[in-house]
Amino acid sequence: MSVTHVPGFPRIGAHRELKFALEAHWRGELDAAGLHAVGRDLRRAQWQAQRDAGLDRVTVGDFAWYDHVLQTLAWLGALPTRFENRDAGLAGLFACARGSAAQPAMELTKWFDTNYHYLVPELTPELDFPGSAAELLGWVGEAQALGHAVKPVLLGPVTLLYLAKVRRGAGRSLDWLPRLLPAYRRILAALAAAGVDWVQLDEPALVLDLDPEWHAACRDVYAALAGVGPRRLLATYFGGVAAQRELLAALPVDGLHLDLVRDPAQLDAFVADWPASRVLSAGVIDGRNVWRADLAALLERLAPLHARLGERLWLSASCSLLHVPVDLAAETRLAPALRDGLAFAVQKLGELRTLARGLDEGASAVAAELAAARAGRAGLATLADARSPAVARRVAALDAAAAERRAPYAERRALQQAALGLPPLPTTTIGSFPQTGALRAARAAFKRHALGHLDYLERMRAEIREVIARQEALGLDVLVHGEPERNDMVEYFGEQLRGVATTAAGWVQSYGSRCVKPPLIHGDVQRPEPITVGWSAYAQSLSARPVKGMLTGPVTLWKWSFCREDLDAATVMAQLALALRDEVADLERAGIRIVQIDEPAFREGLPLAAAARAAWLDAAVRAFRIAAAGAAPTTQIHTHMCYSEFGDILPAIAALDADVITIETARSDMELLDAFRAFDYPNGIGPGVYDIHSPRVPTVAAMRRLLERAAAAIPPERLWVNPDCGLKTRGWPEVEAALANLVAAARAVRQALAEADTSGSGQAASRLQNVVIEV
Ligand SMILES: Nc1nc2c(c(=O)[nH]1)N[C@@H](CNc1ccc(C(=O)N[C@@H](CCC(=O)N[C@@H](CCC(=O)N[C@@H](CCC(=O)O)C(=O)O)C(=O)O)C(=O)O)cc1)CN2
Ligand code: MET
Ligand SMILES: [Zn+2]
Repeated sequence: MSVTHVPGFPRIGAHRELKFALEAHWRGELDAAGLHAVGRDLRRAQWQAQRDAGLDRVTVGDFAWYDHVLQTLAWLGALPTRFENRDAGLAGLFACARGSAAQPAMELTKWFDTNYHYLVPELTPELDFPGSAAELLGWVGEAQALGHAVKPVLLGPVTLLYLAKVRRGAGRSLDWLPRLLPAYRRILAALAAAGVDWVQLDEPALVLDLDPEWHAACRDVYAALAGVGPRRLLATYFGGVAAQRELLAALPVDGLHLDLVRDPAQLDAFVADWPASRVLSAGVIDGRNVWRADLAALLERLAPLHARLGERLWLSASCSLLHVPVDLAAETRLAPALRDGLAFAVQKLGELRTLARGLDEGASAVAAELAAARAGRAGLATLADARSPAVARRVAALDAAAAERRAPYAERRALQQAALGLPPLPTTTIGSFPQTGALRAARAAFKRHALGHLDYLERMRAEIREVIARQEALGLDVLVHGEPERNDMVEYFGEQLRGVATTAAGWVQSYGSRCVKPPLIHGDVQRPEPITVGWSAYAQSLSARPVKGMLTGPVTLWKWSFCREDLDAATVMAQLALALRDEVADLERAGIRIVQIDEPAFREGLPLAAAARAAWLDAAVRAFRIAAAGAAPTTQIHTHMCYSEFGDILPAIAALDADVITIETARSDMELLDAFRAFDYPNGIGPGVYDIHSPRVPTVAAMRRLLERAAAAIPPERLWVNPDCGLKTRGWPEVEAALANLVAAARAVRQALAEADTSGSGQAASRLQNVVIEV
């Protein structure tokens, strides 16, 4: 009998129950007891789904109130010490996640190469780890009381420290290891005492190209955890660990989980001399994508392994199912041939069960399921738009010139300057303005046909009028239409492109209570008609100032969607790029002089495996350039990237050749700019001076200080002034106050700059520093 399990299951709920409960709790409308009750019901439902599907073990500990890294810290007693009420249960947890009156929130950043964000552990000198995971033990008890065979999961100590940042004082995060290990030992012992026989320890960091000190730490950690607690399944995912075979083989663990979707070939490195005492958990069902698995092919691959390992072969998803939507049952409006080709989390549980039965009872016992899986997959190719010869021809015809602007940056800059007549340090925003409840309600009413098309159009136009008027009153130089019509920057484009489908309820957690519905790229991508031109042209008709057209770039559309697997990423990105290139041309024809092509997922798209990076970067840069390069030299192309950790890919960012890039820098005190300066980044830059992740209104002085730092790193004639990112999650009062301050800060620095210039000597940039510091 093969044991079936999953590394983790979505916790947000099939109907986003956790989201709504959390937000009600934060608004003061649901008390802690009410929230606890919702959590309990969600855990029960997710265990029941695993049990109903026939899995042998249910996973416990993958539930989290906000984030699983934060949850682990709470269990260890290691929430950041700067939060006074960090021990105060849910209140302390949410203070860390969302900020308190006294403290800004913990840093949020991307979980490996996913669109999920975790909270970054903070290591300070006084931090210790007194916790004993009482909450986790409580959940284990809940599951046991329901009669489930449990397998708790904990984020492992190596990955926890690898993701952590040392915040005050010196040292490396590994210095905290001696304090951390006793806590893990305590928790493991308590789990064993509670009757738990297996625990999963997640160590996804092991798939990265780690320095030897981390491998040494891994040896120390697992040696220290040996002999305490339940049997240990070490889980790796998001890549292969064949390069770490020696290390892993020597670790005193009882089982290893491998991601055989990302790296099927790594299996060979492990099976040859797999110790007779150990379990091998084969992650064969894709936890990162939504297509039905080819179960017959998997069975064939697994059969010899099963023959060899018997019940030591466990069957699993490649990684936690956190990254896919919960249940296909809600998708009643998808084309049948598409729906039949899909498997969301619940369906993936069923796939595991089928595999296990196929191995235990023989393929003929599951012949119907295997045939249905094959037919479902084959049906995807029969969908309209699966293949468009016209698109294929157009992609094949792309030559080097298609990715090249008609003039080099220096020439473009002069032409754009003449055409746009912007002041130095122009002010702008990143695109979205607050997505109010009223806007969402209007969209919801439109979708259920309670609001007619023209009424919806007029509602959005009224919002655009309002947004333009407010920006003019604030004195911003380059305006935006505010994106009121977008449910999401990716889903909105997905709704309008052929070859791409969107779901009714395919929600995936992004961070905390926030979710996204990633589109499904199932066919060749085509743009049947202009997507944004109507909104942008309307906005431009209301103002003499330039209004930026606003597009989501090809790399981000690809990365934040679920993508077909029968075409390589480079081709899919090129198809998306061509659709956007046509949109840029239509925007130009409609009188739009600046077009922003957002690429916030550019850094995240970079493969975790170093060996795959260069080819991916080539394809990604090329796609962006194809989207942008049709623009006339007078048209100013902007791009925007948040998530500031891209110092290592600056050559690729420069190669995008955007006229202006806006980046997230406010929270890191402009640190990233040093990398841009060191690299001699050649084009325009707008380093964010307003941290939009916080409801706080930054002062004029604070933003001036950031601008002065920026002006010291970037020649002022290439410097822009803007927030870190879009404003859709903020409220109007704080946005107006913050933008008023932003404009005032820009004007003050401009003036200082002008004075420095007229005073004659020296280069503006270095003069600026001396002057502005005292004004
Ligand atoms: N795809 C994507 N990934 C991204 C980002 C992004 O913007 N898009 N940004 C970063 C993450 N930031 C994010 C910021 C905000 C939200 C967010 O606010 N999500 C909303 C959903 C957005 C959405 O689709 N809104 C729909 C409304 C969907 C909805 O809830 N409808 C209600 C009814 C409408 C109502 O009355 O509220 C329902 O179905 O019950 C709309 O505006 O049309 C949420 O969780 O609440 C998500 C990610 C990184 N990854
Ligand atoms: C996550 S990047 C967001 C860019 C988009 N234009 C916005 O302002 O919302
Ligand atoms: Zn952004």
